[in-house]
Amino acid sequence: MSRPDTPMTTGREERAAGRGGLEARLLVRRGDFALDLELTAAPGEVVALLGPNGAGKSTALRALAGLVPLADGYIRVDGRDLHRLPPERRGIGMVFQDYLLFPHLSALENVAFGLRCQGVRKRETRRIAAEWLERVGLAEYASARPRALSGGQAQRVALARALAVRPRLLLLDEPLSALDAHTRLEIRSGLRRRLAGFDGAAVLVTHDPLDAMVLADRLVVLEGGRPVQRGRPADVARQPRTEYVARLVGLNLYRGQADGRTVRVEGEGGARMELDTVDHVLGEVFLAFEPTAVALYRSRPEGSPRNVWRARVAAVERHGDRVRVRLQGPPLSAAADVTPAAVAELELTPGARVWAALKATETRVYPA
Ligand SMILES: Nc1ncnc2c1ncn2[C@@H]1O[C@H](COP(=O)(O)OP(=O)(O)OP(=O)(O)O)[C@@H](O)[C@H]1O
Repeated sequence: MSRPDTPMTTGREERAAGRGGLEARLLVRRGDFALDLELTAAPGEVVALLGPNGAGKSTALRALAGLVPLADGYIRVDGRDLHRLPPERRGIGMVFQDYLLFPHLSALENVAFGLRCQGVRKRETRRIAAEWLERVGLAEYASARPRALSGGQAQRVALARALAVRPRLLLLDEPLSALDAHTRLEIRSGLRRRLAGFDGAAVLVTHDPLDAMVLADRLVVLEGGRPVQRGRPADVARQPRTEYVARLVGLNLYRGQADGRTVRVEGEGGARMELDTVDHVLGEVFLAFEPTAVALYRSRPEGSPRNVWRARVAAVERHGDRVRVRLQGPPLSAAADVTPAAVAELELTPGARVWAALKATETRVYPA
């Protein structure tokens, strides 16, 4: 599948152009890997870099922070060129995956540390640090050492430390990945609230789509060092443009040629299949549908107008309170979500042959 990069600009992004916030073009080489990314974030905007392992997300963040050099490009924050400055002079706040708190310093001293580095007087640093701890709801933990803090508390100390220096750019590298699933839910919404109160630009790196959807105003999906899709989270989720994004948001995705209400999609092993749709589109398109839109049968379903094809069951996996059945083509591979009762009734085990049906009204078609 080709990987078009289709920018969908938001008003905020346009306002960012030349007028504050982050404007960057990052060209970085690391061995055989090359990153080539244009990135903007308006003041007050949270942009998430999302992508599979090795896509270059951390490299991009490290380049912004000045921890890896640019082969070419620029980094501007509020119109100020940063790319030739050493990390400590960039005025950037960073929250790392494992928070990197100093174990021998109290929560308060950890938050005060960055301010001290900026030359703020000791007494003043303690006052500001205490204020920040209060803001993240940890006033009573001021004298606690990091090892006495829970993962969520440590994350809030790290965030307070990053924000206390009043950065104009905040970088967050997988800020929730050190937390267990339950804590994560709670901390995620807390982080969202705190980010909403930050008036600088923020760039967040994650490979968790939920973090990206909840925390970011805009997504940039990276694959192989290049942006493959940009847009508001809801738009990216509704209209994925690569297999990776489609899988993340749990959609079946195909590329095809539309001819009015029919799309001829490229299926398995060069197989082609015509699917009826309701959107009137012509030319190169993407066609997507939800796994819940696929109905499975033992014998060919009769009656209502639908798309019907025969497929082999490749895998059967638990998926929340439903069961996800992976269908293998030719002609078409797809994921279908069915009830546990249907799995038993249809004897859906790997290798079984079934009929799949999809209503035209359940498909989404959009230009490629
Ligand atoms: N210190 C290094 N020296 C050389 N190559 C590196 C170095 N660090 C990372 N790379 C390479 O750069 C590429 C991008 O890695 P990066 O860590 O930026 O990806 P990522 O999207 O953050 O992935 P992950 O989600 O696994 O952290 C990879 O191919 C990796 O092998």
